[in-house]
Amino acid sequence: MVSPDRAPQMMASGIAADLGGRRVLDGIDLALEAGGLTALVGPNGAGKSTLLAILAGLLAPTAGRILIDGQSFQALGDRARARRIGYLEQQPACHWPLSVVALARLGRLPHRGRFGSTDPAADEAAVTAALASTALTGFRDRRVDHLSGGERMRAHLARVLAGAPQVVLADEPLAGLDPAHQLDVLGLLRDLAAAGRIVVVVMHDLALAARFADRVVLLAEGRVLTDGAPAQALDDAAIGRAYGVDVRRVVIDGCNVPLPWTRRPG
Ligand SMILES: Nc1ncnc2c1ncn2[C@@H]1O[C@H](COP(=O)(O)OP(=O)(O)OP(=O)(O)O)[C@@H](O)[C@H]1O
Repeated sequence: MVSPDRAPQMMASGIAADLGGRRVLDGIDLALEAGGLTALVGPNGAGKSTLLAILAGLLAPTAGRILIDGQSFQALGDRARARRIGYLEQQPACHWPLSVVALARLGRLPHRGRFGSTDPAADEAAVTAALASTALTGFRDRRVDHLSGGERMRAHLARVLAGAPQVVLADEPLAGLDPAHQLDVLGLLRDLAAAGRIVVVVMHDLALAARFADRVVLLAEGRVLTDGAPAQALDDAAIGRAYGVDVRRVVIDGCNVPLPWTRRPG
């Protein structure tokens, strides 16, 4: 796995977002460091996707600012931002009958010069590596719109990885994946983080968050409720308050895994 030239840093401070006349995020402060996988969890409607889109520079916050390596998105410019930040949207769609390899090649667009590719061999090597790491080498020439939901998700992840971004922001990349591919994708994202990238993954499965994440940010009603190592951020009180459920716990290989067990009354 190729490491970025130097470890990126992202700082979000005082982030607020109003959508549809309602405040859906408020007072979000996050310092994101390379080297560990961050799981962004929280109930439906908590604001996870909104926050991820803001971190990606695709949605302007109502208040607050984001700095990447000390630079604002405006100072960085769209192309440099797209090279640095790979964003996998929730339920990604592909509206053209593209092949898997053609979709993955789109991930190289931010690296192109004004007159096309500046290094076609490097582009193809990055695309080939991205297809291999998402277990899609054998699917290269298949049409994306003919893939299963899980295969399609991996194809979009390959597009993101082909861009070799320093920051990977993935919104529910496990949706529709079978257990084996969930483990593969989380293992891959964790390796990317360990190789010196910032990796933030929106996910709903608290057991997988506890198992794979180095840090968990729990959002509830547009605010950060807890932020820390999985065992602290996902303690019984926090899970109860955020989701209204009680958990049971099992410890497996030293990992304390919360299992949502009963819904709290009311
Ligand atoms: N374009 C929009 N206009 C109005 N309200 C919006 C818009 N986008 C999101 N919202 C609202 O903002 C809140 C946060 O939405 P968001 O998609 O960020 O939540 P989420 O935590 O990702 O939820 P989920 O787990 O269901 O995907 C929700 O109440 C949602 O209805």
